Amino acid sequence: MDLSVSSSSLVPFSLSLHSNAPKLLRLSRTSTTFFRKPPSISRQNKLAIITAIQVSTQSENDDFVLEDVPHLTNFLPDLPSYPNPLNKRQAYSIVKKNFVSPEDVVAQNVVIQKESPRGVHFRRAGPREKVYFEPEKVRACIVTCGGLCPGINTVIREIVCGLNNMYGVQDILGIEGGYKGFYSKNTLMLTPKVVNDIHKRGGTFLRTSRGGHDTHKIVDNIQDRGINQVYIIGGDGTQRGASLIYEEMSMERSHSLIHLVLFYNHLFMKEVKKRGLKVAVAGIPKTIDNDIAVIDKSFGFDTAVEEAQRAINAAHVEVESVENGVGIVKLMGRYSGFIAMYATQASRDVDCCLIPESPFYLEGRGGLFEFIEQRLKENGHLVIVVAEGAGQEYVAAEGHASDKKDASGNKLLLDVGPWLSDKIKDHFTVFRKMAVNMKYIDPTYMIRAIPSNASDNIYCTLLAQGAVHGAMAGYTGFTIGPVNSKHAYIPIARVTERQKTVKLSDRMWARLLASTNQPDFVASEQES
Ligand SMILES: Nc1ncnc2c1ncn2[C@@H]1O[C@H](COP(=O)(O)OP(=O)(O)O)[C@@H](O)[C@H]1O
Ligand SMILES: O=P(O)(O)OC[C@H]1O[C@](O)(COP(=O)(O)O)[C@@H](O)[C@@H]1O
Ligand SMILES: [Mg+2]
Repeated sequence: MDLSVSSSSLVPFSLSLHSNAPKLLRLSRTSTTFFRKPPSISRQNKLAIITAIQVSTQSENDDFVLEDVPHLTNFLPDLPSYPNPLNKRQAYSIVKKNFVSPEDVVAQNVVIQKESPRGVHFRRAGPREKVYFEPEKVRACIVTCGGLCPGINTVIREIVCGLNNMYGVQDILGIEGGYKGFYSKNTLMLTPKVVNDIHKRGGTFLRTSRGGHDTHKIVDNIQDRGINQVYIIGGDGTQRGASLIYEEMSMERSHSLIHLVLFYNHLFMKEVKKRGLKVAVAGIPKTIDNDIAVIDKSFGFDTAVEEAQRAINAAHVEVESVENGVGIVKLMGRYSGFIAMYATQASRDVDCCLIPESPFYLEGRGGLFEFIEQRLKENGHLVIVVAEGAGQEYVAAEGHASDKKDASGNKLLLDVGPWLSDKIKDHFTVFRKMAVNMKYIDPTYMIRAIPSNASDNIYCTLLAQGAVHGAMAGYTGFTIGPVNSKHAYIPIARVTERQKTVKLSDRMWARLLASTNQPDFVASEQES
């Protein structure tokens, strides 16, 4: 590909500086060098070149991809910018490199082979030289949605303190009770003083809810209240909602919808224009299940794994002290068994870990019953950790099936814990004539209702500050999160397109199998 185009020939593209978002920029290895090198070309033209390359080379075998996030100037090209007030902050004045370069990107794959493509990259998070908001004109709001998770209060606190202390923003509203809170008249005024101590408490200071997302009503409300920065803390469902809010705010041509309207039996085509508002929408991913794609790990996860140790330890102490003790600890994890897997690995007292991703079976050769009997013979006791989403098909098959959903549309799970305890008890007493001492512990809500630990607190601070920097810099429709330990701005749609699950072919699951020595139910089933 020839990249020796003169910068002047690219001027017509310069208006599309931030256009076509979320955009996919594909650059070949030569173009990457070009991307970094010529200092004589202005930033605007450099980005114009990138846009030009995007237009001309998407179908080629390119190897550098920037999955960029939208910017307010995509649909408001004349938006003025201002020098970042952090320049004047004492704390930042001693930082060697105050601002993140617009060319800094974070690689999604850090382990690559010499000849392999460079792959997908995201924009690095952090403060930018120019901001698109004057602090005294910012009216921000924060909302928390979905289930609880340790650290939500720390994120709220650090958004408020970050906006206030770093940028001098004074007008920050707390929307209470999740998305529904947008329809209510009342909001909370959030100041550093109001949120000073909240990180020491579990839960969410702003309260939360499931269901009730109405994009139009929410955006109407944001518009009516004169809010221009929206910080949305929540899981995959919340981020989907955030994406719809962003789309309604923006005015991308690709987002204009043609609606078919049936009116007195005539079909009309109606183009629905989006609003083109100067409102930055920032998502902060929250989930105890750690099932959000792209990011390394969600906040509060480490705290939850640590808290799960207490339950596992209790189960172990109990079963160790009795004859034929069988401990079962049920942990959260709807579709992803990360908490169960990490809690098992951390504990070393767990004999078997059951997760939704790895089907298991009870009877026959290589089954769970055989394994339990063997461990009882060897050690006199055992501990099983079961993720709530595991074995759902078995519980359902026994006539407990239900299609019930929560208010957000998430399938309500059947309770695998008591089902598994009963099955084990029945099998050993009735069929094996062997009394087992069953100790069943369900700490599911306990592990997510606690305050975050020290490392999660730091993580929450980085997320909150990164979100504030991104919104102040005019980015919108993004989710912030660590990618290979570097915080990045990720297009919201990218984190909601699929749920992250435990990959059975990854080394982490193999490590677990190697440490518990539990049956690999798949292999055993095939052998028998
Ligand atoms: N596909 C979706 N589109 C719009 N809003 C959604 C969607 N899925 C969930 N939401 C909203 O996001 C909020 C939280 O979703 P939920 O699935 O309960 O939790 P989480 O965000 O933790 O996954 C709810 O208010 C729900 O209505
Ligand atoms: O009982 P609740 O509050 O609806 O939540 C239960 C569910 O919430 C979770 O903790 C996480 O769900 P979200 O991340 O979607 O909020 C699941 O592990 C669990 O199944
Ligand atoms: Mg969810």
